[in-house]
Parts: sequence; C-alpha cells; structure tokens
Amino acid sequence: MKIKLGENSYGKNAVQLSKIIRHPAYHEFRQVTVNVSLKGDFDEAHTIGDNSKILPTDTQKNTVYALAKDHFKHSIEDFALYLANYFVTSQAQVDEATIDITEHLYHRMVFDGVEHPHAYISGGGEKRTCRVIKSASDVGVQSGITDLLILKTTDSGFEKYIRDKYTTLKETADRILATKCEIQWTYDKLPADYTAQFNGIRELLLQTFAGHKSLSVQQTLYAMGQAVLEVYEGVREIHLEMPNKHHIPFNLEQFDIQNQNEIFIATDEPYGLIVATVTRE
Ligand SMILES: O=c1[nH]c(=O)c2[nH]c(=O)[nH]c2[nH]1
Repeated sequence: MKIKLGENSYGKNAVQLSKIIRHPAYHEFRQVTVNVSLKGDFDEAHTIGDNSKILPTDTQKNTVYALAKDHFKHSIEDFALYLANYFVTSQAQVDEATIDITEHLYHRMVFDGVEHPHAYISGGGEKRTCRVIKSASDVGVQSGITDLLILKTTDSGFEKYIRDKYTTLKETADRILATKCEIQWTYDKLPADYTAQFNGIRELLLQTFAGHKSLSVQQTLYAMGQAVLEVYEGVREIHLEMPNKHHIPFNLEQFDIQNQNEIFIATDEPYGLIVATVTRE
C-alpha cells in the first residue's frame, strides 16, 4: 500500500500582541491576535523527521513581535502584508504564507467632548479582521469585521414562507431583527488606505441595515452586500454570515396582560444562520 503526505501547513496561532504608539500629545493603543501559517517544502519533516527546513513556530511568534516594532504602524492589512512577505522572501522553503490578524478595538475615552490622551474603553466585542495569502508571484488580501452585533426594533418582518404540518412559527410584519455579523471582502484593486476604506464599508453596512425594510435576514444580507459592491468598485466580492439572534414575543396573555410587541425573550440557541457571498456578474 502506497501512502503519501497530502496538503500540509504549520505555524503559530493566537500570538497576542499589544502596541503603544507614543505621540507627543497622546498615545495610540493597538491590540491584535496574529496567526501565522506556512506552506512549502516540509515533506521530510513529516516523513522522516528531518527538521532542517523547519523554522520553529516559536521563532515565527518572536518574528511577529520583532517586526511589529517598526512595521505595525497603520492598518492590520499593511502589517499582515509585511509579515507574509517576510516569511516568503526570507525562507527559501516557504512557498506560501498566510497571516490572519484580528484587531480588538479600543476607543479613547471622551470627557466633556475631549479625547483622553491615554485612557481607552473597549469597542465592545466587535473586531476588525484580515487575511493575507502571499506566494512568490501572488498576493491575496481579505478584509473584514467579526462579532458585529447589530439590532433594529422595527422595519423587519418574516411572512409568506412555506407552511407544512410541522410549522408553528407565526408570521410577523414587525419583529426585532438582531444579528452578530461576520463579514469578509476581497479586492480587485487594493486600496491605498485600508483603514479609510474599512471605515467607509463598515458605515455603509450599518446604514444599509438600519434603512432596509427587511422581509427576511436573507434580503437584508443581500442588500448590505449589494450596497458595498455598488459603492466600492475595487471590492471583488463580499461574504456575509448573519445569525438570526431571535427575540421572541413573550406570552403575557397568561397573566391577562397585553403584549403590544414590547416584551421579548432573547433565545441564543437554536438560531437561524444565513450565509451568502455577494459577487459581480
Ligand atoms: O429572516 C428569516 N429567515 C428565515 O429563513 C427564517 N426562518 C425562521 O424560522 N425565521 C426566519 N427569519
């Protein structure tokens, strides 16, 4: 029986890096989680235990910290591009490097309308993400947002769906729409300023969600993706995952109280999960 090694990669996951950028009048604080993954000529490490082409994952982790000193100044995409390029160009046996970065967001505290110079508050659970895949001849960049928890209290319904013998769901023309989005997009044209474009896309996603008269999560998801592709010509496609975080009207009639769409029970599980990629023809 012939056995051979299939596709393989290795690297360091969950490298936790914080950085202070010290300006004279204020500090910038950044906190990121970095994953490094390398593909290349690593067959013999697997088949005969020859580690001569293995850059230890411990060294990969150290490299992230060392390069952050001078090269993590702007967007996570810029830093990921630098790291990926470093691993591909400095290690002959590495054919492809994948760098995933998740940025934990903080905002400067604001007192009487003035930003504090060095005190921060968490931006909530929302995180900015990117993935760079770099080979000698090619580079792919993906940007995104995860754990973006958004909710609207009206302009959402769900009606006229299939009804069969197992259907118990009541139709509603006015429900809470809540979701925790995970969104990624890829580029036909890489932006000069990833952060400016990220902020613009995030705002447009939120505006579309807020303004949409939703007949379903599916329709709102598509409208959000469509808006981004219409406004940002350099974006190739956008992938959205939107769990339906149900808030179900609570039965107050059992206490002879009328529930006029005011009191709900939030249920975490099970939850609907709506997923789509919106792309260009
Ligand atoms: O927006 C929705 N889409 C569905 O597919 C679905 N299914 C369901 O039970 N509720 C909802 N809501």
